[in-house]
Amino acid sequence: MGKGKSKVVCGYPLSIFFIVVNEFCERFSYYGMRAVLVLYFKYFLRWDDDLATSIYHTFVALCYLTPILGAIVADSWLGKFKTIIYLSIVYAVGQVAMAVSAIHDITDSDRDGTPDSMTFHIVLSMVGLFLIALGTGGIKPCVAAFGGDQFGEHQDRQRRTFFSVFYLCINGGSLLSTIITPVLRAQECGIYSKQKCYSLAFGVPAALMVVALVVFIIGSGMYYKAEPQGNIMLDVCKCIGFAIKNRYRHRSKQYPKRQHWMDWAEEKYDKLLIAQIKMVLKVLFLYIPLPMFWTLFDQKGSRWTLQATTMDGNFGALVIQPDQMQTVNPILILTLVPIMDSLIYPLIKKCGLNFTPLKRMTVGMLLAAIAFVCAALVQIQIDVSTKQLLHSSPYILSGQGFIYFKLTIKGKANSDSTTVHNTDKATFTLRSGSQSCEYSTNFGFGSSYTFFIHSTLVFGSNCQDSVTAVEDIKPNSVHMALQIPQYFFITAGEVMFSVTGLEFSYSQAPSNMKAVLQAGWLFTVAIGNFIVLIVAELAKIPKQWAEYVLFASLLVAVCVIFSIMAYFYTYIDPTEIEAQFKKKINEDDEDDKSKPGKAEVEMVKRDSIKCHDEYDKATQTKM
Ligand SMILES: CC(C)C[C@H](NC(=O)[C@@H](N)Cc1ccccc1)C(=O)O
Repeated sequence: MGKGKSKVVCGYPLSIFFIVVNEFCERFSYYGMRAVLVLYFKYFLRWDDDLATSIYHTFVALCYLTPILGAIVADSWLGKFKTIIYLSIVYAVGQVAMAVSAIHDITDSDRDGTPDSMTFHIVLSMVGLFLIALGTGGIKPCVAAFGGDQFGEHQDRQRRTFFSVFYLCINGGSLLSTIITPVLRAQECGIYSKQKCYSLAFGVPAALMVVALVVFIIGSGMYYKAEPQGNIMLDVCKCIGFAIKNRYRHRSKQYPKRQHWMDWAEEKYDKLLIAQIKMVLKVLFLYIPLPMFWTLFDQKGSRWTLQATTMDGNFGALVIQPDQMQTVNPILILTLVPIMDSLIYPLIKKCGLNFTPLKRMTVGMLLAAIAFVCAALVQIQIDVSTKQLLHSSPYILSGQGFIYFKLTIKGKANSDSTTVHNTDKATFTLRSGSQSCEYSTNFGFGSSYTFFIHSTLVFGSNCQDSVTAVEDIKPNSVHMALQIPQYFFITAGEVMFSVTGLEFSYSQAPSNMKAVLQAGWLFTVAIGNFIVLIVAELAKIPKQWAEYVLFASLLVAVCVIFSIMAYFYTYIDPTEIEAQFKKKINEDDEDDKSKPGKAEVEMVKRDSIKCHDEYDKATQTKM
């Protein structure tokens, strides 16, 4: 039985249907907007590459910092349900602001197709992005935890499946949107003049966010809504502060040691709260090495995409652009999650192996390290096949009777650029006044040519014979398909690490701090992103393959540390511990009534010993 008023379908509360659909639409909205964001900065706001990249990364990092805010509001004030509703409204407003900011006609009074007041568009889009970061980050820890809340105490298996399906929805939504929004952006639209349609590319994600909100509200009557339990974060901070102060006051040897430093808060704070803080601190401590995984994981969007630009994306009938390679990740997620859940994990269990969550996460980290070794091997191949400069143009200038022009073919996914996009055959029109002739030739990814046009060219005739193409830079010869193994390993790692971590963060959190621990989990993603920026700035390793190997080695080292920490971690059942504490506190209350005048110090000591016993009983399983 689920916990809410929801009907149960095949053992699952019906309410979770609304939650997973909400997640699907929200992730569509988020990833769809993100997919075209850098191009919007570059081609609409006319920022340079560096500014566009920095603002983009700052936005992504902010999206993973705001979960803390959302979790605090949810767990201590509004509850998860209301927090999701209010922040979804903020989020949808942000998306609408982005869509409006991309309508060039608003400030295009001279109707020349370019906005006249860029400040208006910049300010509106920055406000929009801030609201989106607040919304998407704020609701992120709440939606996952709210979904988990819908399951009863004895529905561990169903809850685990829910987290897998939840992850599938994230990737289903993001896959669709990363395919659709670039297509929408490439359309031309406008009232006075036709321009690339960023407003539509942002407008559709905005509409999907409204759909997400409506779907979530429709399920309203079915949800189990846990009540927020006061300002829990403030209580936690005060309790930790008191424990530290009290420990310092009693540092002399005459005071007997206590089992845990948090026990020094017992004089003033509820033992249940102390036990809950211990649970959270144990998990947060375990999170310390985790950002390194995200450091590697998030380089899919940067380093690996740049690597793809030096590769050949010609897949026969299909020409894949470098940034489109990223869609391999959600495609593999959609395949691997069901395979893992229904085949691999049950098989491992059948073999008698206890593949605990922390073991899965450790293996996930190792797989990510292997992915980076694969990336290094591909990089070495690319370097070996490095394009040679066959001719340099100033040298050619000495030729007589020719004019020349240089053309570079890049494997880029944007059609705003004047670069010719990876085409098998391109046709150029040579014009002089009203006369013209056409020249066609074949190109490869990443190649560069100098075309020599003979001064004796006669228009009207076939100019094919009057143009000579000289290959300056050879086309990319290493195929993009070689990136598939690294995508496979990083995604298999993601399934083991991220899907498991999401569920682990929920199951190990005390009832009043579920969203807070989800936010802690997402915080590791934010730190991971900052590490990418720092390492990229500081390390400055000249060879890209060596940087990949460095990252892989760092992750292996961190993985060893994590496995040691995980070995000493004891799994807990927060619900059971909380129930035992509540029961014991009730018994003590009864005792106190029947035995008045007992020395308080003695009572605290005895309670403390009893509490530890309860806590120890409930924390038996290791890694
Ligand atoms: C990082 C987040 C904690 C996890 C999750 N992301 C994913 O599931 C990615 N596989 C999605 C993706 C889609 C397209 C391109 C790259 C990544 C999330 O967004 O919640």
